[in-house]
Amino acid sequence: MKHFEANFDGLVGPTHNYAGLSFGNVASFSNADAVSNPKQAAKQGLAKAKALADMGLVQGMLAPQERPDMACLRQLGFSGTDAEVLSQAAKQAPQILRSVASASSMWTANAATVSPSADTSDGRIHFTPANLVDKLHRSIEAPVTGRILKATFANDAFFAHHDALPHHPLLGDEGAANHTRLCRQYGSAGVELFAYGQSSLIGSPRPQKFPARQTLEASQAVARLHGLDSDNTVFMQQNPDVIDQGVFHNDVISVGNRNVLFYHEQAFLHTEQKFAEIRDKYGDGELHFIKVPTAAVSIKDAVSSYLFNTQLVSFDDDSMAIIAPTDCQENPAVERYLNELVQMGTPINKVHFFDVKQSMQNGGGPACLRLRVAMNQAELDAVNPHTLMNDNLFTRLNAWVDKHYRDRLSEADLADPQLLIESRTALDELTQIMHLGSVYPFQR
Ligand SMILES: NCCC[C@H](NC(=O)CCC(=O)O)C(=O)O
Repeated sequence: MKHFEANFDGLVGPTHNYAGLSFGNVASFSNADAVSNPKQAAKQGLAKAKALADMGLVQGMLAPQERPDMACLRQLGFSGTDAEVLSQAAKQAPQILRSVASASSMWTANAATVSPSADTSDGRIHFTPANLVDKLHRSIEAPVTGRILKATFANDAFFAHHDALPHHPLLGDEGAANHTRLCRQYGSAGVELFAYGQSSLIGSPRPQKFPARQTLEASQAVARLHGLDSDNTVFMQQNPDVIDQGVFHNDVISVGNRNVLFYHEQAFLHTEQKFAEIRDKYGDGELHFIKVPTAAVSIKDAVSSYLFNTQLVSFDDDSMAIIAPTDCQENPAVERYLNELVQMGTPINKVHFFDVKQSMQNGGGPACLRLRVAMNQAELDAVNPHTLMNDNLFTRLNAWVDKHYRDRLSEADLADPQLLIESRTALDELTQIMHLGSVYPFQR
């Protein structure tokens, strides 16, 4: 049976804005208070997803969340009509309002960790939504993320859905952004690589300035839940020094696909020892560790261009392409490196650039915008077909964005009760387009 990797991109929500919510994420902090363009953001994301579908790759979309999260504001003691709740929050707790209004669920690399059926003990694809406890605005995503995943992968025979891990800093989990999988073919058992930022329990080194969002204990729990074999699982610590330079997720410093791990020289701790473990667990077959030296690309350039927050995608002839943000073209060192990379004789022989600047300004590149699900044809046939990208869905979603989205959003707009009404109207229609059922709190 045919196997492939499907990418499920997050549809950017109607409240996409720049609120400076992510301490440790350089782009989020430096663009705080900039004016956003939700319409353009959603269209940039759709254009990338459609381009990948047009390359022959399997591409789906995941619906955004209901924002502002009114249920959360009410849970925090704001009361009255929706308009009153919003205006009280804007006056008394503007930082909380910014948090509950974020469209951050667009970065579906943080939606969940996914293990394909070839790796799991029960032969199903396993999903664990990330608890994202390190940031308030993200910690409220998990329950609705779980519902959206269940409505998208709605078949118990093929898909197993777990709850997010307990919301405690010891179990901080940021999902697939700290997880990659190396394999010969998508359908054969692979080595699942979990990159963590810290472990309080074993007392690992930790960053001094910025938070390490993913813990070893969370990664171990996800591996257990998914029924992964320890012979096919490697836990590796990310270098805390690079977290302090703005590498808040591992997918800002490395990306893996099939038999390739593309990484920065400074990405990990104990690199040689861990790579030996990966080689050993991988077994026979060629494995490419493509190291980018600091002399070629500094951490600063990697963080500002998102060279590693790229998608590495495979085609039927086993060649690979890099899906990169246009920001990589604008950085001379990175552009030079990419020109050399495609000539190096590794499986990567092409680069495609996409303008996802609306997302980049909040620290999300092409790889943040997608959740990877390796699957076979029978599993794909069990996916909700209305979430899969094709000409029809692309046209419908673009028309839907044109109808409902604003092209300008600043902090003052977040308390506008009309924005809430517009968002709910849009999402209500979206659940019909994508056949999701009542996934949103306002629909229940
Ligand atoms: N994988 C990329 C995630 C980017 C995301 N940015 C944000 O949430 C920024 C939101 C703001 O600042 O408005 C984060 O840091 O988790």
